[in-house]
Amino acid sequence: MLKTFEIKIGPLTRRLPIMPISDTTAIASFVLLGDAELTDYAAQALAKRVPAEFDYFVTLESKGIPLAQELSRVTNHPQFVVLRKNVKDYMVAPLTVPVKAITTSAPQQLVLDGTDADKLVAKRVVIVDDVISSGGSLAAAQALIEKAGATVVGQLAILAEGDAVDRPDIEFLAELPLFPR
Ligand SMILES: O=P(O)(O)OC[C@H]1O[C@H](OP(=O)(O)OP(=O)(O)O)[C@H](O)[C@@H]1O
Repeated sequence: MLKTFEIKIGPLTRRLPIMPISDTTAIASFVLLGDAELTDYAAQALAKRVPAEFDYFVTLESKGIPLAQELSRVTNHPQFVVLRKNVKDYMVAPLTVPVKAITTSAPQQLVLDGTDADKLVAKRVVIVDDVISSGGSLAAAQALIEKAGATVVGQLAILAEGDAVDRPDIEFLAELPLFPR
């Protein structure tokens, strides 16, 4: 039978399947997509921790997208920016950086459409994602945002996983351990 880990996020409880990701390590798989109740709760809770002044939320494809949308709505920010994992033909002069996340062994890239990069010039940005673990995704997002000429003024996630729980530079709602395999 699949092992699971129960996590409490405010008043909500979720049972996460524990999945191996390497010879030595397993993670509790947290998939925000489709969980409207948790997305709504997390956006309300994180909205209380955003800096007083900023211009845009920036999130990463894919699981951060519903959270950034709801956070933008509750904080009255009509637009946000999504960093993608692939270059699309409709993009204009996309900026790319390599990215390595704990969930994905294959090399990936993070992409900022040049149209969105133009919006970010000299703006204050809050990065939002569902989980921060190794910090690889966050570092790649920071690099793209700085390439665009914006300043990161806040970093939010629902969960901090593993060593990320000790990071003083992120705001999060709950901690997620890593597991031995
Ligand atoms: O701190 P890190 O080790 O970089 O891990 C965190 C990242 O991993 C997950 O995304 P994933 O790469 O699984 O992509 P997905 O949202 O498209 O499924 C999560 O949504 C974060 O973006």
